[in-house]
Amino acid sequence: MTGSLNANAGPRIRYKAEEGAPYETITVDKLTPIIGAELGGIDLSKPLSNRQQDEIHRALAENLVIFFRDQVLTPEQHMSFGRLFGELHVHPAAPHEPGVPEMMRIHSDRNSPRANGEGWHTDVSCEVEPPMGSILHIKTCPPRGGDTLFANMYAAYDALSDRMKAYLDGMIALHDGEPVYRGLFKPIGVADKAEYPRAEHPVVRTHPVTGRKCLYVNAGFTSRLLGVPRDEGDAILRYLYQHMENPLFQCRFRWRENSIAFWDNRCAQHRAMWDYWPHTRSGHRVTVKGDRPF
Ligand SMILES: O=C(O)CCC(=O)C(=O)O
Ligand SMILES: [Fe+2]
Repeated sequence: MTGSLNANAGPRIRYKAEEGAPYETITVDKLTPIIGAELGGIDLSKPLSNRQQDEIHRALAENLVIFFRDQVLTPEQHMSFGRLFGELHVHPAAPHEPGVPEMMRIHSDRNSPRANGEGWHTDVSCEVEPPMGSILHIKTCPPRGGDTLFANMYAAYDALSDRMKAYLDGMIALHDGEPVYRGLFKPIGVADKAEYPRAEHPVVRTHPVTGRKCLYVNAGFTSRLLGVPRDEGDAILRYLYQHMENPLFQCRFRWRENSIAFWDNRCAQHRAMWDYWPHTRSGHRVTVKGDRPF
């Protein structure tokens, strides 16, 4: 190895991939100082060296969401990439490719009543063990629009007052899939299930890899705070949602065809822009299982 990845070292890092292998160049271009980085020099359709895998893990931990351009992947290659990070998750409600439940479909066109993920959320936080991350591959892009916003929940937590941090310490929130998913995919022919997941999670969680604390409530799934009066909990949640929407915590990604975004669902929220009607935007998401938040 001739260099290592350093947050402040600038975008170009060169290292020897593995003993006996030729030198490879991976580039890491940060979108903002605190969230988002585009990785270059990696072809995800090929088997990745151990070194490349390490750099991807490190870049994800450091930047919360990483992006790849010009990736042409088969469903099998997309899923193999996901499996490098853990077992694959099957979405409890969303449509998937026929016979391949791990390949979730993301699609909006002129006939769509809505797009996926239009409000701020973390994916499926209503599950007891929400996904660690999601890998979205967009294959068809509108000429303009359809960006995705990502927000850093470590930064949102760090920016709270010490009094608010003390108040939230040990607080538990209910996350409920029922009001989100019931009827949501009916217009595109997906039948409702008898019930949807629901779980209780700490309002502030500790990231299992970085050990850092982050804010873990989201407007999509968090329905209330437990152990405090309803009106008080609702007011606190409203404050936290407003607080986390500060653009200082965010990056905004502009897609091109065959771009990939891989976000860490434990410490980042995201929101998709539905601003491109009547154009089409579509792709697939592979999601990696996660652990119970603590
Ligand atoms: O389409 C997007 O950019 C994101 C949609 C979404 O929320 C997701 O795939 O989890
Ligand atoms: Fe999402």
